[in-house]
Amino acid sequence: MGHDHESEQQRQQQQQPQQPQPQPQAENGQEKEKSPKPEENCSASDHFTKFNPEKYLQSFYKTAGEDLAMQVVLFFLPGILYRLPKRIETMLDLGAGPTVYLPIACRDRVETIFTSDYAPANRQSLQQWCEKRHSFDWTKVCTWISNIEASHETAEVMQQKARDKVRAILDVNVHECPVVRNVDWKKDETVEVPEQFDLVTTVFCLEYSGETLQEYLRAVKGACSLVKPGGYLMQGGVLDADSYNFDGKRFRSHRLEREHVTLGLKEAGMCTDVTRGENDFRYICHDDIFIMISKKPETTSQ
Ligand SMILES: C[S@@+](CC[C@H](N)C(=O)[O-])C[C@H]1O[C@@H](n2cnc3c(N)ncnc32)[C@H](O)[C@@H]1O
Repeated sequence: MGHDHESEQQRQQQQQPQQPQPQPQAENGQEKEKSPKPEENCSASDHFTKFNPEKYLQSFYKTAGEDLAMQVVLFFLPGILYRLPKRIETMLDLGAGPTVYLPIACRDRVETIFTSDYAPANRQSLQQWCEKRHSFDWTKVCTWISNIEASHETAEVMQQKARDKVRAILDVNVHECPVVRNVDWKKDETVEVPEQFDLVTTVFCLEYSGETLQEYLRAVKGACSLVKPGGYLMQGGVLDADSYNFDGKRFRSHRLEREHVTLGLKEAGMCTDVTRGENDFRYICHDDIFIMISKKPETTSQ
């Protein structure tokens, strides 16, 4: 599994030197293949230059069942979105990577969609999808979403509905203020990018954007600064994991605990109290994968 929960101890055990294996020999007796390269250890900020969008999509989104974390998020997503208002004006997918499953899942509820990432390669990949020049096939993920929604739309229709609503691709860094650094791509010149959004979605991003609790809390603050008063944050993530790996690279992350999620939201002035209103705060967790919505109060100092 990619967004894995491997503990430090388990990983160290796996990284113990192995017995030398005989190398495959070519007919002329020369060494044919070198032994596999050791995994590259990457920092959270290495996402900027070392993240390969194609490899990421192939590793986690080729089939919707490729990765447990992904499965859990896709499974609970329609249910948690159902708790949001029926019509949402503006949405931002924050730290989308090269993925478009959130715009697709929100296509019927949201009027205008903005998407974003920190890594230039991911923003390029998003642009290719917006311009229908992408090579990755989202059919399996769309089918998974439509099955859970019990809708009969084809993958093509689902994607086109979402694509028609995407207005711009933003260059973001959740550790900077303001978080939005630039607008990379706009549907047309008339598009205006709001400073805050009615819904900010962010999945597998905030805990992966840094390696310490302090950085996680700053990232949550950054994400919540983009939510309008009265708007919502929809966050998904992984608890108790200190890294994830694909493409021969292991990206370090903050080992998130349930309490950190609440602390981050509280510090950012968001609702964390289930008793306040039916849909002001909802948290679903399965196998350490969580998905939640939290409302920003109408009057807030943030
Ligand atoms: C594991 S990927 C998740 C991508 C996608 N949201 C998904 O659900 O598959 C982590 C993403 O966080 C982004 N990221 C890392 N540091 C960031 C930062 N400082 N600000 C915003 N995004 C960041 C990376 O570029 C990468 O696309």
